[in-house]
Amino acid sequence: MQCNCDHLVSARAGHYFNCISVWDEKEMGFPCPKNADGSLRLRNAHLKQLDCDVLYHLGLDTSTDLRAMFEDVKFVCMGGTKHRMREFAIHMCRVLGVEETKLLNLTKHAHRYAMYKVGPVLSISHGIGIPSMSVVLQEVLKLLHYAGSRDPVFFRIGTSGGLGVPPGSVVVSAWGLSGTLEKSYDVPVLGKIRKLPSFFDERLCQEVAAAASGDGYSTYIGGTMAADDYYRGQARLDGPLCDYTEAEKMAFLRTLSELGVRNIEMEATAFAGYTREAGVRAADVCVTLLDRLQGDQVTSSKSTMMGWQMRPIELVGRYIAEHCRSQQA
Ligand SMILES: O=P(O)(O)O[C@H]1O[C@H](CO)[C@@H](O)[C@H]1O
Ligand SMILES: O=c1cc[nH]c(=O)[nH]1
Repeated sequence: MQCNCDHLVSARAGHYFNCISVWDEKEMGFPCPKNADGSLRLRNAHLKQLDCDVLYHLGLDTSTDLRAMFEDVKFVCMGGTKHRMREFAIHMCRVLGVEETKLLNLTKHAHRYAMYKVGPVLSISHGIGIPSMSVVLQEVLKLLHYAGSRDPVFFRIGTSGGLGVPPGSVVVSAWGLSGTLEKSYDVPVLGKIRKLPSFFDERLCQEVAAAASGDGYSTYIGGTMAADDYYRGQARLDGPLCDYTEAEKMAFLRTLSELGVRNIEMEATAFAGYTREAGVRAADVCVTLLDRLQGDQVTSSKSTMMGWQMRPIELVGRYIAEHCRSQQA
C-alpha cells in the first residue's frame, strides 16, 4: 500500500497560512458535542416547537416512526449521483451480506435525491455543489436526530480534479479550502457571513487512508479545494466565459498545490463545516479524474472512469465492513 500524507503546508504559502501541520491550526473539539449516549444534540431550540417536522427534500416527516426505520444507522455515505449511490448500496449489500432485492429508494416520492438503506448504512445522492449537498445533509442530520441514531459517521464518496497526483488516485481530505483560499465554509446568515471551520476528523481520515489496498493506485491525505463553480471557479480555460490567461491559471493552481491542496471538487468545505458543527465525524474520499496541472477536460473513457469511481466506494466499504466486524467480535 502506498499512502502519501501531505501534512505540511509549504513555507512559500506563508502569506495565507503559517508553515505548520495542517491539523495543528484547527480548533480542537466539536462546538456541539453529542448526548452521552452518542445521539445527535442539534443546537436549535425552535425544533422543539414543531408538532411535525417535514423533511421536505427527503419526502419524510416526524409523523412517521423514524426511530423504527433509522435508529440503527451508523454510517451515512453521500455522493453526487443517484447511479453512484445505488452502486455503493449494491456494493454494501454484497459486503454486508444483505439481499439486493430489498434495495428501495426511500426518498422516491420527493423526486429530488436518492436514499438507500443497507443494514447500518445510508447511501444518499446529493447532486452538484454545496447548495444541493447542504440541503440533504442538514435534513439527514435532523433525520438521525429524530431517529436517535448513535455516533453516526459521515462520508462523501466523490470525484474530483487532482493537483499533481496521477489520475485515478484517491484523496482523503484533511481540510476543505474555499474559493478565496480559507479553511472555512462561509455561509451568509441574516445578512452576515458566518465562517464554519472546514477541518475533517483527523483520526477518521487516517483510519480510512490506512484501509486503502492501493491496488495499482496511490491514496493521499491532503487539502481539498471546494469551488462554487466547475469552470472559472476551478481555474479552467474551457468554460463559456474566461478572462484570465493560461499563465495566471497555472500560477493559481501552483499556489493551491503549495498550500497542500491535492484535489478540487465542489462540496468539501460545507461538508466539513456542517458535520463538525453538528458534532459528527466525517471524511471526504474522492478519486481524481484528471491532473489539473496537465489540462482541464475529462477525457478518460467511460469504462476507465467507472472503474476509478469504484475506488472510494471500495475503500469506504472496506472501512465500514472492518468496523462492523470489530463490533461483532
Ligand atoms: O463526484 P461528485 O460527488 O459528483 O462531485 C464532484 O463532481 C461534481 C462536478 O462534476 C461536483 O459535485 C464535484 O464535487
Ligand atoms: O475537475 C473536476 C472533476 C470532477 N469534479 C470537479 O469538481 N472537478
